[in-house]
Amino acid sequence: MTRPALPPADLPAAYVLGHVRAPTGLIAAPPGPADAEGLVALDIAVAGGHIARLAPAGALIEDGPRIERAGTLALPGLADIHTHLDKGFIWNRAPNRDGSFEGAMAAVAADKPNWSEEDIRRRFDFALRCAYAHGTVAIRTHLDSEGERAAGAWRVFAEMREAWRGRIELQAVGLIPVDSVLDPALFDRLVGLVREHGGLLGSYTYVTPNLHAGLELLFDAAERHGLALDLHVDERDRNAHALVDIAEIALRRRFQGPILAGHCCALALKDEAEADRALDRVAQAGIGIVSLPMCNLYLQDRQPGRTPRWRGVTLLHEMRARGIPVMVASDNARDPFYAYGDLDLVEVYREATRIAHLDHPAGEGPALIARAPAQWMGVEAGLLAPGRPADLSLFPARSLNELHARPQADRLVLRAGRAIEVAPPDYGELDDLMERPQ
Ligand SMILES: Nc1ccnc(=O)[nH]1
Repeated sequence: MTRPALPPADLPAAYVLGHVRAPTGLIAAPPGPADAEGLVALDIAVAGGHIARLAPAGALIEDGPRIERAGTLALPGLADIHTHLDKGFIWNRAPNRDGSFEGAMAAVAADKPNWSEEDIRRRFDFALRCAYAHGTVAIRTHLDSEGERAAGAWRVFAEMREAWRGRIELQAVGLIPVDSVLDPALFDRLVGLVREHGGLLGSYTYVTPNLHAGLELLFDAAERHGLALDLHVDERDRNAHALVDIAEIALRRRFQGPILAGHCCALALKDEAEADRALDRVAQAGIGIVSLPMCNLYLQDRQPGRTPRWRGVTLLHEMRARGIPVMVASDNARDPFYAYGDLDLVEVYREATRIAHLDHPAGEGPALIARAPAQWMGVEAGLLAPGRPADLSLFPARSLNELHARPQADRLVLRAGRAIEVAPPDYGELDDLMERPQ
């Protein structure tokens, strides 16, 4: 059997990708039936950088030269809804001493004096180039917004949002620990930065006597200024229950804005009845959930000489069953919170599939990195539809099984119908930044 050929990189201005397959849930009006995995065989006509038509495989014989027998899986532009681009790629100068959460906090705190705007800018741009090469078209990043350097990080973000417009749509969330929300100086600065830059309001929530007061203040500010919330929730403490508290507050206040909750790992340890009750309230409150399985797998339950038992997942199946919008995202990359990663959503999706058993059935999986986060971000991505930019990743895989089986380092990424460079940037580019003393 011949390997499915990828289309040539030098594509004409108008052409048809013939006989590709795409997940039915990522096609605006699927032109045919889905196979057992949920994939639809189709032709995609591209013209003027946009998707011109979608039709059953073999049907588009007059829409331009056919790139035939592509035989490949096609995914739309991908959206990474939870990252930390201000922090990324500091591993070589700020490794996590033991891989623990505490080790991550200590290493980041010790590294912060290095976070000049130039330092953040270069690492941020490096991360964006990684993501771009891997087929990502939209990213939401959290920005540590407590210390002296916070305003600089937001300035870099604003600059990058402009510089990358048209390639990667950028959003930012201001992040401070929930205890700091009670400090008017710190909280006012956070809200000021978020408002100044059109960002979202965030916080790192954890078990603290100040949790309720902090959440109420966050909702107050979100209501007053019309801000969306994007919170770190129940990531590290087994006894944490901020998720249900957030749902209760949102329901009591009839909060109208979107609330995205990241992590939600503690749910995995609750008994069924408590988890069910919490998820019912989350569904009622309309909260979306983003799981960060690679980072949480790395950090969670780490103790020297002991094999981890708690493995970084949240209850994605149970959430889906209730209609709760679920997504997966990169989180950290090559920093003390996660030593690895390359802002590659296909890797995140592949790992999430294995970690959380998202493969039986497999067909809904790709939405986790495409349609669901794109909808939540309000960006035009994650969906194959006529009129949308021809932003596609094409894989030498004829099925989701074949996609999952190999690393997919040899994908072809099309932006506005043209092939882009898929090699991520060279690590050596950042070497001079890594020489700085801590
Ligand atoms: N998982 C994480 C928690 C808090 N901050 C981060 O950068 N990452």
